[in-house]
Amino acid sequence: MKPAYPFLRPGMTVGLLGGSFDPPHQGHVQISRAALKRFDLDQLWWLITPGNPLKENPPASMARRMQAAARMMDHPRVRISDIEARLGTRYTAQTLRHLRQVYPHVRFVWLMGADNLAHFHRWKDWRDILNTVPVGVLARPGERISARLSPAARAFGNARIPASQSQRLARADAPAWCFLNVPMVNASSTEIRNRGEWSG
Ligand SMILES: Nc1ncnc2c1ncn2[C@@H]1O[C@H](COP(=O)(O)OP(=O)(O)OP(=O)(O)O)[C@@H](O)[C@H]1O
Ligand SMILES: O=C(O)c1ccc[n+]([C@@H]2O[C@H](COP(=O)([O-])O)[C@@H](O)[C@H]2O)c1
Repeated sequence: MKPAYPFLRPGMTVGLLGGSFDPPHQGHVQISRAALKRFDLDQLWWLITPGNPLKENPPASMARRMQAAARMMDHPRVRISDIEARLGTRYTAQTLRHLRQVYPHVRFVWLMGADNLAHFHRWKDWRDILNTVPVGVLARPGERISARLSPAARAFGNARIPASQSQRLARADAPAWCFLNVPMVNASSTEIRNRGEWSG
């Protein structure tokens, strides 16, 4: 499988929401809409991971998750991407290195829910990620406090941009991160799988 690189104008701001999307749900839709608006993004990509390196159980097939994502998120500025499977990258730091090489003049922003900030210090090269691209964090039910007190949030406390200035995140030099208290949606893939509404 070869990577297909969509055209991106130099200077564009592009949010990257990496995820298992196993399955995609309204929480993903809600944070994507909020991120587009509050971080002033030209585009947002859902990066469907071939498999989260920290999760033991393999997700449903790429094809199934890609199709479900395309059905769930139909928005002119959101692209559903399988580029990590095409590149053979699982680690975010590796994916970002690649994308920045291919698109040296695009302003990428890594996006994630608050639960991922809480565990961010377990990711490979997590300091490099924060030192390389701005990071936008979206509130998630039950995770706001643990995220704010997390090792990554503390280590990079000085690089935090207040939510009132979220519009400047994408054009800020790394390290820079911003925590947005968006209206929260209490949806999770685990819960949907446990209800038996999605089987791999
Ligand atoms: N309801 C939600 N509110 C805020 N962020 C969310 C929400 N659901 C998912 N996210 C974020 O979206 C990204 C992709 O999430 P993912 O596909 O793992 O969904 P999930 O519901 O967390 O799945 P699982 O329950 O299998 O861990 C992650 O950064 C995650 O933090
Ligand atoms: O690079 C890592 O070490 C790393 C560790 C855990 C998760 N990630 C990425 O974080 C994103 C969110 O994963 P998930 O399963 O919580 O949706 C997804 O793009 C994963 O590839 C990346």
